[in-house]
Amino acid sequence: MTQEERFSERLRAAAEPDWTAAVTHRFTRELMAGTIAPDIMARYLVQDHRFLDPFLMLLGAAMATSDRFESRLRLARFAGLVAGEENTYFERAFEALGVSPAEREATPDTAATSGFQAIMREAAERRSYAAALSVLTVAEWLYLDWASRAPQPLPGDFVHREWITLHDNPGFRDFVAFLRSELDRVGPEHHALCEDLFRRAVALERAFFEAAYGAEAS
Ligand SMILES: Cc1ncc(CO)c(N)n1
Repeated sequence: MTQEERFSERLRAAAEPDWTAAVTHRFTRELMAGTIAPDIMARYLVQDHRFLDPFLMLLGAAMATSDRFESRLRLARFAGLVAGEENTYFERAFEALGVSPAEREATPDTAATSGFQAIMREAAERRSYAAALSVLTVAEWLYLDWASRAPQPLPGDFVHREWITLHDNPGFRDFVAFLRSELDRVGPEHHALCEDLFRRAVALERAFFEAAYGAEAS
């Protein structure tokens, strides 16, 4: 099988032009250049922290429905990272950006945040490994794709640098490779379900970056 024939690659290609628009979005370019306005970064992170809870739910659903012990172990190890290192990044970043708990609470969800939470719940509630993998693969592969485009040297501010290195490091690359190979293995039998969830998740990733610039009604 060539790279182009892989099921995951066919899903990615079917999700154009949203995929490329997301991975080359102004948000990722300004983040990687270290020039992003602090209020835009803060607005993004307030929303993205709300992504973690349903994301863990979705990882749990993938863990519960996987047909292999080896896969469950990998998903469980990754859940540990998200619940640990990634969650403390948010806490340190909010502190550095001067975002108070009161300000976070007073900020409503954007439509992109609600949409993402809903699709993660939807995929989790199907109790289908293929469904859970479709949304997980978008969330992790799309982030690896933009983060791996970062020019060297990385920005000096940890708020920018760590958001890049969390999504481009050897362990994360391996995890994305694992998700893709699992989706290639179990997805083709559920082609329509996977393609629908994958495309909608990619559109939401794009909308999520747009929302940081206020380009939507929230
Ligand atoms: C919206 C969104 N998608 C993907 C990731 C990567 O897990 C994230 N942190 N936020």
